[in-house]
Amino acid sequence: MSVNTSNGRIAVLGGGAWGTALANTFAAAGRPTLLWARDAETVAAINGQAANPRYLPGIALDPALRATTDAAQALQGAGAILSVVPAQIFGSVLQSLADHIPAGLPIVICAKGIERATGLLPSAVLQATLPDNPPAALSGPSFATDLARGLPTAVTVAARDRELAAELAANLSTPRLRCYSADDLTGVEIGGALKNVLALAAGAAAGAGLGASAQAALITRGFVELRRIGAALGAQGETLMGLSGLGDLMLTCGSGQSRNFAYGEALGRGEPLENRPLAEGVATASIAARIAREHAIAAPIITAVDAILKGESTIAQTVEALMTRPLKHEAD
Ligand SMILES: NC(=O)C1=CN([C@@H]2O[C@H](COP(=O)(O)OP(=O)(O)OC[C@H]3O[C@@H](n4cnc5c(N)ncnc54)[C@H](OP(=O)(O)O)[C@@H]3O)[C@@H](O)[C@H]2O)C=CC1
Ligand SMILES: O=C(CO)COP(=O)(O)O
Repeated sequence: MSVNTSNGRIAVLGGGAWGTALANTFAAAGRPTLLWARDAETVAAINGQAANPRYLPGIALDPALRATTDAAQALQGAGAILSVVPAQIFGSVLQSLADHIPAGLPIVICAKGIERATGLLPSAVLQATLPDNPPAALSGPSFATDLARGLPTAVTVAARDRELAAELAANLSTPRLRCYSADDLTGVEIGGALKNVLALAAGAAAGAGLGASAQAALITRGFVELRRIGAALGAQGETLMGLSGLGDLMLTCGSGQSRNFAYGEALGRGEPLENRPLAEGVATASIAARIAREHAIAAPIITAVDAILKGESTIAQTVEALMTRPLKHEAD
């Protein structure tokens, strides 16, 4: 599989925080880049003011970055495609753009989630929709605001074909975005999806004032659950110890800059949860809990996050239940 992102234009699908930050880093590095967003105001602001005030307020973008509402224009002649729309609508966006996507070109999925309705990872959604476009994923500890400000960031770019992964990683790396390559696509996707659920748990603990010790315990034991689910779905343990696993867990479970952590914090404080920024972990929690149940995997923290989000349990009840579970050997 050959791609020509070093020569061809990069098409970035999605004009939110992460799509804009990624497109901006490519444009700033001198790569021809065209961002597709459905929102005309976003496109006008990027082209006219080098800004995306809705999703990256106060951040100056590179004047070389171009955006369009015309998907055909963005995709025609593209050498690389990055999809940066949320996981739950990735399939429907793909379907709507299918006629414009060049056959055979890999699609680098940047969403972090599992499709709630089907339990499919985004790569499987892509394969079901456009079987001729090989899936790849870009994931790791990377706040959009950090990258958009030009701060150094490292991620993993995964594809099942090792050479394709290396080629994509080389072509998407910039002086500000260091891309490692990996062939464990499943592991990279699962790491990114499940850390969001654990960031909700860590945020809820912080919001409820449970203390730093409880937060560290939740993250550590939650990571055990992430690795169990990963193993059941075919992820390699080493991948989950990497950037798109432990690395992203450290970032999002320890910072209010994370929208998932902030959502959990609001939940823990009993604040209203309507009209908040995207928190992918909310949708992923329920499907992750279901996957754990179906595979008979012990995942009490992920299951508890799902139950709290559904209003089936309170944080106080959850703490009581987790603390009084039968004692066990830590490594079992
Ligand atoms: N923000 C971050 O720091 C990072 C985010 N990610 C992941 O990237 C993915 C996207 O996140 P992010 O950019 O932050 O999310 P945002 O909420 O900032 O933006 C979402 C974007 O998706 C667009 N969108 C939503 N529905 C549709 C649709 N049906 N058709 C076309 N476009 C649509 C929105 O358009 P509109 O404005 O018109 O609604 C918006 O441009 C998520 O999976 C997230 O986990 C990964 C790493 C870092
Ligand atoms: O995935 C992210 C950082 O790696 C962004 O996390 P949030 O979606 O929780 O803000």
